[in-house]
Amino acid sequence: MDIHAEKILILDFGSQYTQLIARRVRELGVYCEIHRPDLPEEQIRRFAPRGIILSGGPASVETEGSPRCDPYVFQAGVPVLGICYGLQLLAKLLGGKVDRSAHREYGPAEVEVLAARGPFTEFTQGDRVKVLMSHGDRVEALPPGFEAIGRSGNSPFAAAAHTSKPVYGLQFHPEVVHTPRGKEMLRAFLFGDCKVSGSWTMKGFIQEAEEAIRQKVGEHGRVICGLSGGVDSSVAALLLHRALGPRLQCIFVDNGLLRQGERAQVEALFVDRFHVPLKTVDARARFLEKLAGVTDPEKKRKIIGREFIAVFEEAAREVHDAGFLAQGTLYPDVIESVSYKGPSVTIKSHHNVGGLPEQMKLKLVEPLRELFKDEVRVLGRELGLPEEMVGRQPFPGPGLAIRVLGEVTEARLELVRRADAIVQEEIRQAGLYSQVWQAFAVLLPVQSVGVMGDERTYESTCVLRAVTSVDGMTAEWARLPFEVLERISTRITNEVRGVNRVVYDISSKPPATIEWE
Ligand SMILES: Nc1ncnc2c1ncn2[C@@H]1O[C@H](COP(=O)(O)OP(=O)(O)OP(=O)(O)O)[C@@H](O)[C@H]1O
Ligand SMILES: O=c1[nH]c(=O)c2[nH+]cn([C@@H]3O[C@H](COP(=O)(O)O)[C@@H](O)[C@H]3O)c2[nH]1
Ligand SMILES: NC(=O)CC[C@H](N)C(=O)O
Ligand SMILES: [Mg+2]
Repeated sequence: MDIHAEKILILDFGSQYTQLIARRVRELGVYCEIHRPDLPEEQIRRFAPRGIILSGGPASVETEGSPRCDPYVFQAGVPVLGICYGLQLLAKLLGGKVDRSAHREYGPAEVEVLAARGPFTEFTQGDRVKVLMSHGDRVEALPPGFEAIGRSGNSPFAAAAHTSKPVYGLQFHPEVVHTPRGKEMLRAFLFGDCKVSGSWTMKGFIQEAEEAIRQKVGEHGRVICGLSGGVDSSVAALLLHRALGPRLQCIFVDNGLLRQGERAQVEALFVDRFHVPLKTVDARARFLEKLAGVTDPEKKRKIIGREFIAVFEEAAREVHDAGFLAQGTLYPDVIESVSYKGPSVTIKSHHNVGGLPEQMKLKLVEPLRELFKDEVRVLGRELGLPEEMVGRQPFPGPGLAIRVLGEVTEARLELVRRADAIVQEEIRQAGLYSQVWQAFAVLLPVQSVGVMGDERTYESTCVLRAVTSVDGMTAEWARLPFEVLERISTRITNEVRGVNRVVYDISSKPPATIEWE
């Protein structure tokens, strides 16, 4: 069966929550994609959606130039659900009235169900439902043929439905957890109106993806894949290996910026256990040489990015006839390029091995480009990737170089590597590993005075950084138990010669970032 047969189209008007809509839909077992708000009729036809969801957005439908959808959305004959801006747009385009009112609502609200149909099918008339509101504009009059099916103190049309067609609008956000029964509303829309079966699963995905990889690569094509031991590239490698066997060549770059035992772990798992063809390139010396004397964070990142590319190019040349490069690109990366987003500034140059394809004239294979991180984890489990790999905390491409502030030398890398190993061990020991987003050590270019065994010391300072986060975009410093902090501090000062002081970073993001560089 073609599991892509039942697709939901999400048009993104720029809401912070658009990705959440997609995740909720996927969680319900339905495949969906996010596209730009003004996707033209022809492309909508080609997509052949079973239903269309219009997201929220920061603009006001009353403002000149605010985003619109193709009118075909309402003529396609498929169910439509407008959320917030989506509802306002629907009202405006179909002949209702929207006002930039004094009725702003931001935060929790209660909606009374007036009619238990459409998204409220699983509710009862008179139910009072907790929802999250976040709007400044308000629908003042519904278009002809529509009626209110829910109201709140502030919005007489908090939920609206056409009287005979499956077209709905919600002023609140069903996709966020602050609308606890929001999933039931989306479920009713998807299964009741769009009549999907909910058969999008990772088992089905594996078969389809294997087939797609083989088609793309052809009968004899060969693929190289940068394997970092992180979740994304590990899962991509296993999937490619299933599809291609020995026609896949993985390349693991030991850049000298890895954590303790990382190289051995990756080799043991992929070579010994999964029998994946893997070539480890020992590039430690050349990375360190290029980094010598460099202290500026952005310079470090750029140097490392360039060196990765150089190493890769050389390795690729050695792989006879490799015509394809595999990357662990995920759906959030893809969305970045299709969404309706304003300009943003560069805080740090995040790098992976992007930029490679053009320069190497390799064609790209990106088997995970439709998946979210949590789906990649499910897929990893399905492919037999052990739990300790599936649940791994993210580790940045530039590695320990951006956790050694100041100059990166072999000696200083070794200090942070040993401190980091202690952090990893103690965080796991305390059962906290999966509760924190990341926990790691940072070495400062700061020395301070201490006393050890009655002797004066003048040694380095180590920072313990631990944060909780949902997606890495914002983060809070983790409230680690004092006993854990104490054990980590004692062990680092005792076991890592050269460190006499450990401090705990209590900054959130923003205003700080997770990494120190
Ligand atoms: N040491 C390395 N050797 C080879 N390729 C690497 C290395 N480090 C990074 N890469 C490549 O860069 C890509 C991006 O790295 P990134 O850290 O974003 O993803 P990941 O390591 O696969 O997963 P995670 O985000 O869970 O760490 C990887 O998918 C991999 O292809
Ligand atoms: O693959 C990566 N390449 C990079 O260059 C990079 N820089 C930061 N990170 C990770 O991204 C998340 C957010 O980090 P910051 O708050 O420090 O920007 C955190 O999870 C960081 O570990 C990187 N990941
Ligand atoms: N969250 C939204 O979609 C908000 C829609 C619109 N910008 C408003 O303020 O009413
Ligand atoms: Mg990584």
